[in-house]
Amino acid sequence: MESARTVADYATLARKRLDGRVWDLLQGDEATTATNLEAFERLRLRPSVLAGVESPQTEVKILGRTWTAPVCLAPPAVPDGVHPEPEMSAAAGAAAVGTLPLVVSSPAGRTAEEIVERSGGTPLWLRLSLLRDREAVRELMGRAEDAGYEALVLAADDPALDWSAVERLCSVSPLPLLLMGVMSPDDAVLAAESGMDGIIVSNQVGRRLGGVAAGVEALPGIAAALAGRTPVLLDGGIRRGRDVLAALALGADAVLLGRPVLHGLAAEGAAGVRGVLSLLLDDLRETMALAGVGAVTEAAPALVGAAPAAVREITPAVRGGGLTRADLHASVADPVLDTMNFLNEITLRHPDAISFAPGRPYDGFFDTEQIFGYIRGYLDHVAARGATPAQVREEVFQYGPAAGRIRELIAHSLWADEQIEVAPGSIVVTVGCQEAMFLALRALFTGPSDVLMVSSPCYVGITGAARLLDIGLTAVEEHTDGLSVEALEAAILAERARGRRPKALYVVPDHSNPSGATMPLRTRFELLDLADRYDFLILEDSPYRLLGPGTRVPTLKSLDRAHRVVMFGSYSKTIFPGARLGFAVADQEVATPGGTVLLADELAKIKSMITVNTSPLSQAAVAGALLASEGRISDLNREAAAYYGDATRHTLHCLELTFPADVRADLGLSWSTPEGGFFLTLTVPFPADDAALSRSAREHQVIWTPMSYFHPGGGGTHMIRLSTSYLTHQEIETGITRLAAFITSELAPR
Ligand SMILES: Cc1cc2nc3c(=O)[nH]c(=O)nc-3n(C[C@H](O)[C@H](O)[C@H](O)COP(=O)(O)O)c2cc1C
Repeated sequence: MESARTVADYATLARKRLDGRVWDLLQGDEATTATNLEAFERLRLRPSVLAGVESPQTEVKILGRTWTAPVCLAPPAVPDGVHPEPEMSAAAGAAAVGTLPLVVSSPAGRTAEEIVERSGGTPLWLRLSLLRDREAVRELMGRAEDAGYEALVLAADDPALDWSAVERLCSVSPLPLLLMGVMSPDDAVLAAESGMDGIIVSNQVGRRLGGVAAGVEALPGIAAALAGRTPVLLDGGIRRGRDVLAALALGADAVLLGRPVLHGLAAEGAAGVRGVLSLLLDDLRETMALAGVGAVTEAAPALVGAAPAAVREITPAVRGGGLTRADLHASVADPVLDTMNFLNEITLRHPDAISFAPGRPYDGFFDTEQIFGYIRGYLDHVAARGATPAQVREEVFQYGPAAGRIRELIAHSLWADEQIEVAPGSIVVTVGCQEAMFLALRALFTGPSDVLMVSSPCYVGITGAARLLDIGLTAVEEHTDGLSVEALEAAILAERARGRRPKALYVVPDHSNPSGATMPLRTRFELLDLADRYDFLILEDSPYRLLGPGTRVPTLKSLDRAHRVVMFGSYSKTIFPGARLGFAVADQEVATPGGTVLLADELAKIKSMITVNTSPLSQAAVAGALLASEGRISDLNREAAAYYGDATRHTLHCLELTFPADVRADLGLSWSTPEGGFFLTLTVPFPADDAALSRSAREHQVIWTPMSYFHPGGGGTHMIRLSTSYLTHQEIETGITRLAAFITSELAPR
């Protein structure tokens, strides 16, 4: 038998031994693992010299129990074909090395009691899911205690449940409870406040979000926020002694080991697990001795240095400051801010792939000369209204009012296109619709009890903006025809019962991104009525509205008699995205000590401290386009809307030809048939996660967006979003052929 000299050698042995498909299952989600490994790779130790450390101490005491080393075996659900009795063999392997706990996952075919009987004295913890059935969980807890488990690990993998459920469990748990899957300092503090006895920092639990941070990146902030209140364990990416030591230095009390244990099991059963653990502990001791760390409890943050990537990329003139992620606002480590990066990376890595990912307008209708024509048209209009040459010049060369220069034209266009009657003074011109969202959220949300309701799936721009501002979200599931008012009402009542105040609802009523759904007229009336009854504002965002065919359902704003709707507008899809021009309509009255003002006035004040004013040059270009179409953007977009409709129909046609009804029924495949907009969604019979996307790009040269990115409360795991807007027929045909090959290969046994 080949012998392993490092932990990594066991991976090689396991790979040789296992069937390819089992190996793939065992490796699990490649993207998050790569993130963890890369994060450790970037860390550098700064050893102390001449520290006189001969035999470093690895013992730690956690939850009252002394462990031989700060290492615990993680609870992977072991794929069939790896080992017939994985828990027993892992426990035996661990026992041969010392006292190292094993977290037992809910195994198939073995009871929790059987595992204890045959665990050889290894301390066992039991992993639970946050099930809705409270009685079942309580019963399992009782059985775990009776059987001799020493602690329970609750995996934060059921996004539908909340902190009140956690609190209830803590109050009834007979054993110490640890929450696994924590990735933010706020959640760690909430967990401790809910009564958790320990935290496991991990990006490995539950659904895989694209661009998720590494556990070790989240660790320092979490450890600082908890300040020793509960033990903190780190999970994910531990492969070497120096990884363990770095994790301890950054605030962990111990680490969990997942895949290496599986590799040991697959390679040599219990002996393999023993081998993996002994090699890791030897390596830890050697690293400690070389780094001058006498005991694991002495590992301090100063031991870990800066990331080499940063050192390589940043010139000496700007290096320094010693910042870590923990010094920055927690949102920068939030996966939602990274979703676009992951897609961009994939796109750059596979330049020949056909991408159904970006929501880009079709380039074919743009003409460089248009820009000059638009600006000229606007300046002529200003001159025709009596401006002197100096005033005309000022229109584009100088700063302008915070609320914008072209509000009258926008107000006119809203009337011409949508019969929305608003005064120019209730409009704020913004840098894209994104700034309008940010201004409204900043103005309306005053404290931690205010919550923003969003539909799920939901556009990531709003969830990202809410995250930047520390605004809590409540996600309400969408149905085929959009948001359900009943579900929304239930969510409002639930939030109120928790002492929180639903302050506003963000909604994309027409050809929604990403679902493509359009809200029927009746629902719009019901929604306005609900907003009145429960006293919340509706944030209406409709960037795709004028790109749909046929008659349009009236906007919420045009039906808004009680000033419940703040409307966001965007010219990105209808005029051109390079202008970065959007606006907010906020005609709500705000009582102030000096008299009544409009919400728009307050938004403009906030804007003056963010972007000062929207580029006058961009405003001039968009104004020129509005003037050229006499305010009717729908006219301006007639050709584009037809093009997008045609692209959607062609995509549906290609899907239909490739997967006729009987074939797709057999496969468990289905898709939406949107009436307009840029997007359609496909439901597939396999997890459409980052790993699947990587395979699709690498092996089939086709890119799409995992729908899970758009589900703030979890979900969409088996759905993909296809954007068809900017592709030619030929590209759509090739793209769908490639997509079909990808789907077929995902379904084929490996
Ligand atoms: C094949 C496989 C299945 C897993 N299944 C689960 C699971 O069902 N529940 C869970 O909490 N963690 C699961 N995990 C995650 C592990 O518990 C652990 O968090 C992860 O393996 C640690 O990262 P590492 O492998 O880089 O050490 C699984 C991991 C793998 C590799």
